[in-house]
Amino acid sequence: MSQLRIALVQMNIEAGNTEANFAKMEAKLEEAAAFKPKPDLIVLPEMWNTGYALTEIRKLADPDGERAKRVVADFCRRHGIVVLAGSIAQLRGDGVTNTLHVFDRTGEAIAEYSKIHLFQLMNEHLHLESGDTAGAFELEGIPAAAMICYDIRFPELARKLALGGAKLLIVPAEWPHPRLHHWRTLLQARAIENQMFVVACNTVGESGGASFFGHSMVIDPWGEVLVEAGEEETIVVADVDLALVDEVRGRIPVFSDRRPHLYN
Ligand SMILES: O=C(O)CCC(=O)C(=O)O
Repeated sequence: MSQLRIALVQMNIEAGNTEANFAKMEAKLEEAAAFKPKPDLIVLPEMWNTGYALTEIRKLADPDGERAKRVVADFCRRHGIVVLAGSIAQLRGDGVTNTLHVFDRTGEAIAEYSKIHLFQLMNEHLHLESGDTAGAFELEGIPAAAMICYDIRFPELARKLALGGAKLLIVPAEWPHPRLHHWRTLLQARAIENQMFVVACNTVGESGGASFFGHSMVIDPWGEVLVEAGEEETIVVADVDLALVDEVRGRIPVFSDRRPHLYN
C-alpha cells in the first residue's frame, strides 16, 4: 500500500486525571473512525493518559501499559484501523517510561518505542526513564518510524531512521508555548533533510503549568505542509502518497551524495 489517510487527534489532556483522559481518548478515536472515508491510521499525542503530572507519575502510570493496550487494540479490531497510540506514562517495575504502542488493523501490537531523549526543561529526567532503542517499524508494508516530542531536536536520530529505510516519521508530542517556531522549523527540517513524510500530533490546552499550542501537522518529503491544525481540540486528516518519497529522493539524491567518512 502506498497511500494512507492519516488522522491526528489533537486533544486537551488533564494532568493527573487518567479517567477523564481515557474517556476523552476513546471518544476521539470513535470520532476519527466516523470520518468518511475512514482513516487508515490514527495518531494520538504524547502522554495522553496522565499529561505532565510528573510528581505523581509512578502512581498514575499504566502498569506495563496494559489498560491502554487493551482499549486501543480493541478499537483497532472493531474498526479495522491502525493506531499509533501516542505515548503513555507506562510503569515498568519501579520506573516509568514515556512509551508509544502501535496496533495494526486486527489489533495486533506491531511496535513499541520509549522516548530516548528526556526533556530536562520540564524535569522529565527526574521522573522518567529513557528508552534505549530507536523506533523503526513497518506499517502495512511501509517502512516507518516514531520519535517523541523533544526527540525531533536530534537530527542524527531521524537520519539514522531514514538511513534504515523510514519513509514516514510519526511524532506524538506535548510541545508547549512559546516555541512554536522551533516546532514548525524542526519538523519541516526533518522532513526536508530526510525526504520523508513527517506526521506530528501535539496537544492543546493548559496542563501541569504549561500551555500547549497544538499545530499538529503533516508535512510531505518536499517540506510542504499538507495540513496544520490551529490551537483548539480537533481532528485533522491528510491523504499521503508514499510514492512521493522515492520521487523526491530521485530528484535531489541526498542519500547517495552523503560523504559520511568526512563527518562520522
Ligand atoms: O523541545 C521542546 O521545546 C519541547 C519538548 C517537550 O516539550 C517534550 O519533549 O515534552
